[in-house]
Parts: sequence; C-alpha cells; structure tokens
Amino acid sequence: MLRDPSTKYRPFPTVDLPDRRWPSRTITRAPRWLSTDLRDGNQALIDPMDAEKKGRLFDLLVRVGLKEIEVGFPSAGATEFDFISGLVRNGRIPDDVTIQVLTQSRRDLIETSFASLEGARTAIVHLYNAVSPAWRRIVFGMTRDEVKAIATDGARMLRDEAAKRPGTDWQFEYSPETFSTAELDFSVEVCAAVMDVLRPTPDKPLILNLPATVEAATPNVYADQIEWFCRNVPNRESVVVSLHTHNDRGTGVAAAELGIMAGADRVEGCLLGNGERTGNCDLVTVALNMYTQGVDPQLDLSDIDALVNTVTYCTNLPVHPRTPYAGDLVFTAFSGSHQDAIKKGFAAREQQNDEAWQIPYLPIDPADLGRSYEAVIRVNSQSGKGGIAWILEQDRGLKLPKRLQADFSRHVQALADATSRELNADDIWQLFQSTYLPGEHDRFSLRDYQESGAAGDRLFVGRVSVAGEDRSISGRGNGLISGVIAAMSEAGAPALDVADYSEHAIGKGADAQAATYLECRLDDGRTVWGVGIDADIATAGVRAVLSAANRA
Ligand SMILES: CC(=O)SCCNC(=O)CCNC(=O)[C@H](O)C(C)(C)COP(=O)(O)OP(=O)(O)OC[C@H]1O[C@@H](n2cnc3c(N)ncnc32)[C@H](O)[C@@H]1OP(=O)(O)O
Ligand SMILES: CC(C)C(=O)C(=O)O
Repeated sequence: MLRDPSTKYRPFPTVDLPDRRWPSRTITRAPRWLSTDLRDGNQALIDPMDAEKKGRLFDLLVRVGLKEIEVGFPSAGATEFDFISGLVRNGRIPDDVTIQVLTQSRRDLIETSFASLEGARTAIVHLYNAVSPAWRRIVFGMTRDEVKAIATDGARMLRDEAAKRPGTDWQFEYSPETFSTAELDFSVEVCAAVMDVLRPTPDKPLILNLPATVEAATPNVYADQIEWFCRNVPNRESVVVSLHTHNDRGTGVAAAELGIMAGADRVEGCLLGNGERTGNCDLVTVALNMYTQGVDPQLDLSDIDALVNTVTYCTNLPVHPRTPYAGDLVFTAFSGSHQDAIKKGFAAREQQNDEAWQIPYLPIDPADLGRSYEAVIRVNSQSGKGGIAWILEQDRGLKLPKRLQADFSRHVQALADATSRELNADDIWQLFQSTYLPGEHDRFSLRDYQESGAAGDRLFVGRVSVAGEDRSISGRGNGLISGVIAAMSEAGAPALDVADYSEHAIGKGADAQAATYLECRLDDGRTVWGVGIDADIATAGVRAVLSAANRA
C-alpha cells in the first residue's frame, strides 16, 4: 500500500445541497422492489444459472412476493433467451408479477430482447448506457452528446419495437449506468432526453434507475445525489425513481435506505446481496431492517432457511454465517454476558403484557423468520452460567437455582477450556449427569427405602451401597430430607447442613419427573450441591441427599 494514497486516489466530491431534507426523514412504507437476481446476480456467477436453476429461483422470488423480476439479458445467449421466452410461453408468470429484461442500446440486441418477450401480457424493457466521464472517455471514446445519443437512439428503438407489439402492456426503464460517478446535471439531461422520446405520463411513468454501478462514496453522498435528481428531473410525477446500489464500500444497503429517504420509489437488488464484485443491494436486509422498525416490507421472508437453501443452490455461493438476518450464527450468542441478557430478556417477556419485541442482543424475533430459539445460545469457553442454565432448561427442562448454575458453570468452563471447542447440549447434559447424578463411581448409591411417621417426625429406613457394600441405615428428622441426612451419617457420610432446597416438576402428565436441588454446608465451611431426579418427588429428594453426600 502507498504511504500517501492521495497520489493515486482522490476524495469523492460532495453534492452542493445545503437544504437537503433526507436526513430528517424516516422510512414509513415499503418501496417497489425489483429483483435482479436472475440478471445482475446471474451475470456475476462463476457458473451462470441453467434453466432449471433460474426456474427455481424465479419461483422463490414469486413466493417471497417480488412483483417485478428482472429475468435476464435475452441477447446474452440461448440459455437466457429460451428461459425468458419459456416463462412467457408456459404461463409461469403470475398475473400480479411483471418481468423485466435488460439490453444495451444496440438494434440487434433490442430486437432480440423484444422477441424473447413475444406474447407477454406485460413486461418492462430496461435500457442502459454508462454516462460518467470515465466511461465516456475509456469505454465509448465519445463526447457527452454522443453518449446522450446512445440513450435516445435506444429509447427510439424501444418505442418502435413496442409499437409493433400492441398486445403487450410495455413499460420502460432507463438506467444512466454509472450515475453515482457522473455529473448530476448530465444525468438529468440524458434522462430528460430519454423522456422526450418515450413521453411518460403519471399513468404510464418511466422508471429512471439511478445506479451506484460502482460504489465510490459514503451513502450520504448517494442520498444527496438522489434528492438532487428528484428535485431536478422534469415531470417528476411521470417518473418512478429507482435505486440500484452496489456494495463496493460495504454500504450498499445503507445507500439504498438513505436513497429511499431521499425520495426514491423503487429499489433494485438481489436476495442476500449477490451481484457484481461485492454484490448488489441485499433486498433481504433492507426489507427486514424495515420490518424491525414496524414497517411491513411486503415481502414474505418467514422461511429464511428455505430461502438461503434455494439461493445457495442456484448461485453455488455460500452465505456467510454472519450475513444479516440470514446467516447461521446471527441469532446465536456464545459469550456469557450476551447469554445472560438474552435469557433474562425471554424471562421478562413472559411477564410482559404486549407483543413489543425487546430481547437484548436480538434485534428481531428469530421465530418471525422461521428460526427456532434452540440456537440462540451456544456454549464454548466464552460462555457463562446463564447460557448453560438456558441450555439445560430448554433441552432437559431443568431450572437450576442460581448458585447451582455458578457451581456447574465452573465444570463447564473447565471442560470447554480442556477441549477448546463448542460444547453442545449433549456434552452439557453428560457433564451435568456425571457431576451431580448417580454414577458407577459414586461412594453412596440408593438401593431402596421406606419412610414412615407423622408430619414433624419422619423415619427413613433404607438400603444403600457404600463403596460397593450394601448397608441398612435409618434416621429420624422433622422431614424426609433431615431423616435421610441423619441416616447417611450411619453410612459414614459427612454431616450435611441444608442451606437451600428447591424442587420443580419436569414435564407434565404421566411422564412428568421431579427435580430436587439441595445446597449443603459442610463442617469445614465448604458448600456442596446435590441433585436428584426421579419420577417420585420424595425419591428425588432422597437422591439429592446422596448426591450431596457423594460430592462432599
Ligand atoms: C452494469 C451492468 O451490469 S450492465 C449489464 C452487463 N451484463 C452483461 O454484459 C451480460 C450480458 N452481456 C453479453 O452477453 C454480451 O456482453 C452482449 C451480448 C451484451 C454484447 O456482446 P458483444 O457484442 O460481444 O460485445 P461486448 O460485450 O464486448 O460489448 C462491448 C461493446 O458494447 C458497447 N457498449 C457497452 N455498453 C453499451 C450500451 N449500453 N449500449 C450500446 N453499446 C454498448 C461497448 O462500447 C463496446 O463497443 P465496441 O465493441 O464498439 O468497443
Ligand atoms: C444496468 C445497470 C442498472 C447496472 O446493473 C449497474 O449499473 O450496476
């Protein structure tokens, strides 16, 4: 890298718009969406989609609720042409969906584009040519007027081809490609010239699509450009202002959002942000960002995993696990303080009277996207007691008292450090069992027992195995637990002083079990926990005493 990058790269000029209004606006309704997955997305793939994949993706886009779908570049070749004409011929386009195709401003390509749409009920033909100084000089070697003529010549060809096919309801889109790096007044001049040819009206508007073909500035600059354009384009009421951002600086979504605030009506992009280089605007993210502000995006993203599966199958591109909303890990917390807050959030939600979503660290309810709460908390060496307790509660129905959570989390931490890997629910359950529940290496294990007596004076008589040898023991107490503790001293267990006791049911009905948690102090000042789980609540208590005795 250069020590002084200014010798090679220049700062992007700002727009002179001191009375800009977009910064104080908010997004209050969904824009018109145009999916270009099958065109801009497709042209950026290592292996462009075949007809089967294009068909699958088309069906997904329809299911999601996209009403305008750019289905390809018909003049690119037979695969494209046949797919598009096949959609039309085979009646695969729902009545409320309009397909769109892209073409350069060349007669043969425009004729091919119209031919691919033969018989369509309605269609949008999208014409483009680059207008910025660099493209004028480098790509076309043309003056401003010559570049404007590419656009107007193309517009005339669209008009004439459409006139030959009155059976189709034609709409037109014009993109001054490289808009965001062109002079604003020149973009307006070219668009106005195209409008002069196509003569749009408020009832039959022209879509003027303003691409950040290569993202070159902060998104506020793009918003200024859009607001400036909206103010200066003639007959604004006869124009649908459309945005087409790319993500070269990582702000394609932000630019689209600010562009909507700046007055645009329509947004082009791809599901999950596929597209040239770093991608197009990610429509899923823009839509769900709106959703989290309480605005209906008018897209159905309620099965995000199915969407991801289809998109990855069709594009053969992976989705990064941290991709907003759609990545595998975006609803998962590994770190202790996040887990603690999420767990508390869910507990608080149970007490809440309304539906308002306020779970720390989760900007959206995973369930709204068809995701379960299972993966919300996962455990590794960064995790804390709250997360571990959550997993035991979700997976096993155990509601550990707080100090037991802390006790157990030390064991989990030691295992996570020793293994240097994530611990799944099974690992955690096995560790819990080997730490607190009966096992073959226990000194004390319960064979059978009986209890008798009245309230306040209970007699426990039982048989326990002590280091492999069966012993009969008995003890009295004002309750069963104290009776067992008294009996266990006959078996050689250390004195246990109960500091805390709690119990709860696990599950419901005939299969329900009970869990008992016992915190005991020892004579030497240490604290040990005992846990008992049994179908019978009294037996769960007895097991908890033996568990504590074993751990003592
Ligand atoms: C920003 C975007 O994403 S634009 C969309 C880009 N998508 C694609 O290119 C995918 C499909 N493209 C293709 O299949 C082919 O490129 C085709 C069929 C369009 C054209 O192929 P070819 O005729 O072989 O030419 P090629 O792609 O090299 O085009 C370059 C020529 O088109 C000219 N050109 C570029 N854009 C335009 C335009 N919008 N209108 C008219 N001419 C144009 C160039 O100046 C160049 O002309 P030259 O040969 O006189 O120098
Ligand atoms: C053709 C236009 C809309 C385009 O894809 C771009 O500029 O990125």
